[in-house]
Amino acid sequence: MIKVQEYRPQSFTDFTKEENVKAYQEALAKVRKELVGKHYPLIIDGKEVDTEGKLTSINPCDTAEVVGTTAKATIQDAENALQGAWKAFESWKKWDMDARARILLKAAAILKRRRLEACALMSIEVGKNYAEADVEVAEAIDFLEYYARSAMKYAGFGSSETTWFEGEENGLMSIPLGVGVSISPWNFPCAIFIGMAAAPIVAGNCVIVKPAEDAGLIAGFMVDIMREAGLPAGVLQFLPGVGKEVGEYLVNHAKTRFITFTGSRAVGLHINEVAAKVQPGQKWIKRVIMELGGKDGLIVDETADIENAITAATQGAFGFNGQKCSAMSRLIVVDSVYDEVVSGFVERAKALKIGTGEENANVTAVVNQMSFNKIKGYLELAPQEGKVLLGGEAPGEANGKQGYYIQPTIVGDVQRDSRMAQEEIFGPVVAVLRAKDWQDALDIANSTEYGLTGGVCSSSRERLEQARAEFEVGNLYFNRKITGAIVGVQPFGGYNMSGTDSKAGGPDYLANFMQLKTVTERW
Ligand SMILES: NC(=O)c1ccc[n+]([C@@H]2O[C@H](COP(=O)([O-])OP(=O)(O)OC[C@H]3O[C@@H](n4cnc5c(N)ncnc54)[C@H](O)[C@@H]3O)[C@@H](O)[C@H]2O)c1
Ligand SMILES: N[C@@H](CCC=O)C(=O)O
Repeated sequence: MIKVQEYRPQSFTDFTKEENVKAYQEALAKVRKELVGKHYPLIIDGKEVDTEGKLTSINPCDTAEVVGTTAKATIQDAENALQGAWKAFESWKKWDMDARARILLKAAAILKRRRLEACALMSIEVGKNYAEADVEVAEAIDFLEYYARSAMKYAGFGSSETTWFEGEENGLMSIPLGVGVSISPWNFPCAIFIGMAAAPIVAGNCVIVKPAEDAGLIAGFMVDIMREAGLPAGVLQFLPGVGKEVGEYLVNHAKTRFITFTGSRAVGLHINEVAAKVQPGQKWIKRVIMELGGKDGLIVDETADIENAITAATQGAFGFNGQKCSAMSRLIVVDSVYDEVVSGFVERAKALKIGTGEENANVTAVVNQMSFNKIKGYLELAPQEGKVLLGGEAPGEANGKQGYYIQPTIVGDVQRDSRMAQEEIFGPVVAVLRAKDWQDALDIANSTEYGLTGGVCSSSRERLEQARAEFEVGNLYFNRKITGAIVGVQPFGGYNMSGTDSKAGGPDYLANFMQLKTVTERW
């Protein structure tokens, strides 16, 4: 057992303090000098492998800027990564849990030292402002620290309770699954990327990590940290590439034991289907862990503290431009306070400043051209489905920089079954729905196929208790924003079409990557 203090989440940086802003700006300058323009190759069996094709990261807030490149894996690279990982598994699975956990703790220590660099790189690569980047790197450190400690409870024989039976020794062993693939999104390219790699690894598996195409640099940065922390060759194979090429190849492969995926519902459901088909030579049912999208709603009733509700709505809707699976994309307000809440929300959102991540703007550019075009489509739909109360334009420019800029947009009186109220937009666009009363508000909240996050602003104990039982979401928040789950504090993951509810950062998350063997010896 490693001697470590009890897990405590990282605290966040206070950017109202001038010295912290200055330190961030120095980190931006350092990253511009040392990391911008860098190329990250594949890492297969501990060796750097370069490819003819490349993936290019573009600064979404200034599309004239190339941030850097990564290699672009071929099918042959994916095959080599898979074969190599199975070889590495033969020794990695025999490592002590403690020894595996030490590597995560060492990686967390390195990341703590390089926290500001990781933040600055994300400001440039995906347009996170200071607080959003800071909270994400804190989450990445937390995942490493938390999973290292969680691993201890699975160490050795008898790691789970069994009942005593006279004349026998009985026990349960937790053993790793084998080799899997971890496919991650661009919106939390540091924390989710590393959490989805570290958890299976500490449990004794080997993993091929396939980062999102738009955020390969921060992924490469994190892989360097894992290598520096002492991860043996082949345990983590770094495979940037195109999802529907190398990702799909690995999902399909007979030798892939598990798939952990975080991303859109459409891609997730497709992967689920492909993974379910048994391939020639396949000896197992692939385990699939899915974290998908949301259409997350916040209810405000007539008993709520209205100012607090407006703060919760503004933070939940526009943090990182609404590009969070947890983002508040539906505000559901009881009729008697509708005008007051909505006018306050519009006023608050009007004050948000648009600009680059590096300038620490409140709202920055959305990630890429595809996302920009998709959101523009919803802006065109908005006047047909409701009243545009704020925004509604996609200027594609801010402070003289060309980028994927969308105005914070609020659309009032949207109907519950309309597209604006049902489809994940993944941008700074909120649908506001008017409810007759509390019960109607709860019915509206539950009227989607998703079930990720949700919230209620109310001072009625009875209603909060009803919501606790009946609001169909994996993460439910009362009288606060519905984003920003903290590792170990709010285990995260959704129901229904939002995923397999595997609860990243929760006490049982590692069990997703293990199988149990019951062993009985008759004396
Ligand atoms: N529930 C959660 O915890 C959570 C967290 C973050 C993001 N998300 C969701 O992720 C989405 C945004 O991320 P995105 O745009 O990167 O999602 P996406 O589905 O487009 O891509 C996710 C990953 O899948 C890969 N991919 C694409 N097609 C593939 C295929 N056919 N086979 C294998 N891999 C493939 C991509 O290359 C990428 O690495 C949103 O829907 C958001 O709600 C969910
Ligand atoms: N875990 C994050 C959301 C991750 C999805 O994008 C939150 O709680 O806001």
